[in-house]
Amino acid sequence: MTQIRLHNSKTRKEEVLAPLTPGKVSMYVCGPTVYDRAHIGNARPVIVFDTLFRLLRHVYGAENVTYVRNFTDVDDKINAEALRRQAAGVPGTLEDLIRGRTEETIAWYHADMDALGALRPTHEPRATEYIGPMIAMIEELIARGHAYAAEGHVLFDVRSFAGYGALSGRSVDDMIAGARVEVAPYKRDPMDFVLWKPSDDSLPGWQSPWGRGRPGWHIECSAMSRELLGETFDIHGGGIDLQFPHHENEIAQSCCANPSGQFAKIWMHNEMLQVEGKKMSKSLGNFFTVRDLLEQGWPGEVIRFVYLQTHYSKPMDWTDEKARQAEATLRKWRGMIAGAEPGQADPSVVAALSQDLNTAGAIAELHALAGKGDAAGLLASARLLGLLLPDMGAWAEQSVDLTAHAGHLAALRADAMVRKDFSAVDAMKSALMAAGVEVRMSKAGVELLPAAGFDASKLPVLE
Ligand SMILES: Nc1ncnc2c1ncn2[C@@H]1O[C@H](COP(=O)(O)OP(=O)(O)OP(=O)(O)O)[C@@H](O)[C@H]1O
Ligand SMILES: [Zn+2]
Repeated sequence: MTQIRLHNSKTRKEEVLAPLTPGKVSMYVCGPTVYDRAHIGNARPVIVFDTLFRLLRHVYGAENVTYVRNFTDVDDKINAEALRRQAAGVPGTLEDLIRGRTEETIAWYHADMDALGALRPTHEPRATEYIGPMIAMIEELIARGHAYAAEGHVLFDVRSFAGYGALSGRSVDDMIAGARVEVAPYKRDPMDFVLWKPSDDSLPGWQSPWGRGRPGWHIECSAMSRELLGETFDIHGGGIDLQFPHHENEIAQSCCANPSGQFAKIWMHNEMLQVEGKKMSKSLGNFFTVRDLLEQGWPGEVIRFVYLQTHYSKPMDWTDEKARQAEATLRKWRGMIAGAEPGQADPSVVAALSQDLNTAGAIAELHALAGKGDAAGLLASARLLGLLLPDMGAWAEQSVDLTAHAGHLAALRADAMVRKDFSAVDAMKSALMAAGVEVRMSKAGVELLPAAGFDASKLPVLE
């Protein structure tokens, strides 16, 4: 069987994936808090772990891989959004508004991630459906002396877990110095974090041994992963921004509640999608959404290709230039594979992906297969990366023979130079650009390239 090597951010070493249950792999990835459209940074873990999911299914068989990605549908950001809408006069109870907003956001998320060629995970648990297991886990933590109740809250006692900080490689004291920890009268130590908090009547809440309240964010992942994957599972993923405190807290909760389990064996963190050197994030306001890109006319598989060109452990940025090149490559490949049946995924592509998900290396191998004219190999191998999928090629099927238009524009230009009147050239250029054509005019000639949003039906009609 193909050996898969992954960089484990917990041990800081590359390790051979050796599944807990031979022949079966389990993976948990922290999913979105559903209060707004996903921005293109949020799409990065989706594409990275979808590609790993595809590789695992290829190596172990689709039925032997369990991939869980949660929806955080109880969160103060969601409550704030619902309260804002209520204040703006949107009718309905707060509960209706919250439910409506999370349902709507989950539907958007599915549509946007489907458009990027991401498979739906095996399970997509919603936090609100696992409140019982969360309460049970909190009770276990209290019983084992790792948590305490105070003023309607339950807090995790960070000093009770010696392993705290191991994932991010920091000591508790360094963390206190560096982090914005919330000091509160009910905390024994400023680092202690919330497992449960009280809800007043205006907020969603569930009955619990500590009164009506709602869970903290971190306990959600610990409880849902245990319910669906057990006390120990193979891979845990998420963005590097979650490493501290979220993942550190997940480890503390899970290891203390399940002393005989190991929680996640391999931790994988994707680096950030950046804008001018800063993390794209909602709080910084420097974001645009996946839907924005799709509406600008970038096909989902072009977006996916751009992401896969950068290794998941490196920061990346989005540029239109990268997208244009990706589009040209995919258009060429789509032309090449027309009518071909997929053969076998090429061993060189499987090997690249098996080496810590080297997607850039895998793409280089795809270029090599295209160079050799191996359409069947290219098709099967590209599909392993979620590219050239059968239902994602409609954008490339439009006729792109622009020779007649290029010839016409060249003739108009020749005429304009004689007459010293370029208005007809400019009008033609504008019409082409409105159809999504990139116009390049130089002394050497006229070059027309289909670009983002290309729509053959909008091309100007030639007399
Ligand atoms: N700029 C980014 N690049 C890559 N991954 C990101 C980026 N921003 C968030 N993520 C990842 O997206 C996933 C969903 O995160 P979450 O829903 O918590 O985001 P958010 O808090 O709404 O976004 P933000 O961080 O912009 O406030 C997480 O795995 C997180 O690590
Ligand atoms: Zn999580």
